[in-house]
Amino acid sequence: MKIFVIELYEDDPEKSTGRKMVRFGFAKYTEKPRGIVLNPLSEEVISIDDVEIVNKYGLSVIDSSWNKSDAKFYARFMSRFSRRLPLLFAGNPINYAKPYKLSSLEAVSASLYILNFIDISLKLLSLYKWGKTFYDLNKELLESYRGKRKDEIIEIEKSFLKEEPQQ
Ligand SMILES: C[S@@+](CC[C@H](N)C(=O)[O-])C[C@H]1O[C@@H](n2cnc3c(N)ncnc32)[C@H](O)[C@@H]1O
Repeated sequence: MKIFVIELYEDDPEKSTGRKMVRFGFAKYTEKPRGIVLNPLSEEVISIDDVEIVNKYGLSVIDSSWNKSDAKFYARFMSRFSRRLPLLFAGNPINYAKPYKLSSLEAVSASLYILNFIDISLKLLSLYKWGKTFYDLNKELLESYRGKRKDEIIEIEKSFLKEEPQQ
């Protein structure tokens, strides 16, 4: 599995989950985006339809600081390979329970789960104590997205959003 981290060196290096994935040998740094690129502002959702691209070219995450990542920033990374994640809640203490605002490691782990690479998805989560919190919060969602095609994921997300009280 080729996982790539586009490191922007904006956050405390001790706290960067992207760097930790590299330190533990799960990912490599890349200067340029490779394969499917996780971009929260993409209109297209990640799904099993992307598994061939990920197998062949990999999955990239943009390890920037949320404070500095506005629409203009993400526009720089927009391409036909950009994908957003469907509704999921952060389990990390910084953005705990916030929808869509995941750490780099949570975003990669969730993508791998949706693409049906469960083992590596859970191994990544085990790098942090809050990995289990992320899994417990999202188990039902992740399981319902797993292996599904884009249109199905959109429908599932819509039905979960209807249940969610609006903030
Ligand atoms: C903004 S960075 C923050 C990283 C944080 N400082 C850390 O140490 O994990 C998180 C990255 O994960 C990916 N990501 C997070 N939530 C996402 C979502 N809802 N859809 C797509 N990608 C997402 C994006 O690549 C995003 O740039």
